[in-house]
Amino acid sequence: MSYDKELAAAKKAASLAARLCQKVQKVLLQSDVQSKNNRSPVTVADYGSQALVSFLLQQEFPAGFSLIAEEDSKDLRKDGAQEIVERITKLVNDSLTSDGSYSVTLSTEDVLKAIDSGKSEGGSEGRHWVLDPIDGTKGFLRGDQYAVALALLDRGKVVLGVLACPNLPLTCISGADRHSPNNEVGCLFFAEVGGGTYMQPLDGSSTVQVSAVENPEEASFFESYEAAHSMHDLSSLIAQKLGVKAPPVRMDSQVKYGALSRGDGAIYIRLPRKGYREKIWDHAAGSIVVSGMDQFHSVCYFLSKAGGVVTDAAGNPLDFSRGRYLDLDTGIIVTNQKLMPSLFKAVRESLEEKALSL
Ligand SMILES: Nc1ncnc2c1ncn2[C@@H]1O[C@H](COP(=O)(O)O)[C@@H](OP(=O)(O)O)[C@H]1O
Ligand SMILES: [Mg+2]
Ligand SMILES: [Mg+2]
Ligand SMILES: [Mg+2]
Repeated sequence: MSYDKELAAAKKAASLAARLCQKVQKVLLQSDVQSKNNRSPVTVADYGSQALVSFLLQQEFPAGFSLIAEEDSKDLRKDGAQEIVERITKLVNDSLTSDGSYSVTLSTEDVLKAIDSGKSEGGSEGRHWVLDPIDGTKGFLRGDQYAVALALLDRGKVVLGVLACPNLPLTCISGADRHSPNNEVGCLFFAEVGGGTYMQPLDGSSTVQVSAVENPEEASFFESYEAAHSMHDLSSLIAQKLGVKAPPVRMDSQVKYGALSRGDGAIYIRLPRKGYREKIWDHAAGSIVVSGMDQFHSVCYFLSKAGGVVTDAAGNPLDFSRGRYLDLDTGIIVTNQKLMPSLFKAVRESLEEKALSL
């Protein structure tokens, strides 16, 4: 089955949302940032991006529309939030009209409703869109990496994914290429089941050159920038066992999956502390971008790679069919098929050693 129409809509929605985020990141106001009840940050750009993508997808695919997304409007409906809701509404309307193809004006209530469409519970039946309106909000606030991450589930499987990464350089960020004179940024990764992974410039203007990492064993590990999101000491033990010498590249969000899919690095390890439950929107788009990497395409280069693999720390594929959470064993490991056996062994050994030392 082809999902071309859905992919085209997803690319358009994620690109427009990324533009909205870029605009906010340039002139971030203190009042733009709020704290959720789990104490994590959320900004007008997270809300704006979610409203925009939700509205656009619903326009295109009204029948049986279902969206699983990170944010909701609860805090925005509280007393004193009117001003921030108006700011979000203006951002959404400006983004819609800037594109030229939409002449609608949303009310504040329309925007709140669009945000709340993201409450679906998902599951193994039917189709569900999965959205992280800004993945890596902390990176976004630091002026670093973040992504708008959008995927489609069909009967519990990820069938397409789009990662809009406004701050990722178009050229490879690993090894000798890291100081490339070309500092253009903004990448759009997309993948459809069975169709390979593609990357194009987010603004659609220039051409891209992708460089292949020759020795994946020497390529860096990717890790979360935020130390609390993964056990970095365990990752360094794993790296040691594999003989990896390069220091880890710490980066926020699913940009790590995108960068890995084009060969900027070969390994991404995410081992959160016990008790943390991963959400599907933090991995759905990234996982299909990586699994499609056996056929990686950019606008001017074609690279054939060892296929990408994403599993939990027990070696099981990620199961997106169980609702809003991923129930997995210990953590997530991402690499290519060639490296997977040795990486898996190093992960198991390191986890056992860690358990013994506790
Ligand atoms: N203690 C924790 N352990 C693991 N992941 C966490 C975490 N706290 C937050 N996160 C998730 O980590 C995501 C960012 O990923 P990364 O660690 O790769 O940068 C956050 O996404 P949001 O920024 O969308 O909230 C959030 O969902
Ligand atoms: Mg968040
Ligand atoms: Mg996220
Ligand atoms: Mg988010």
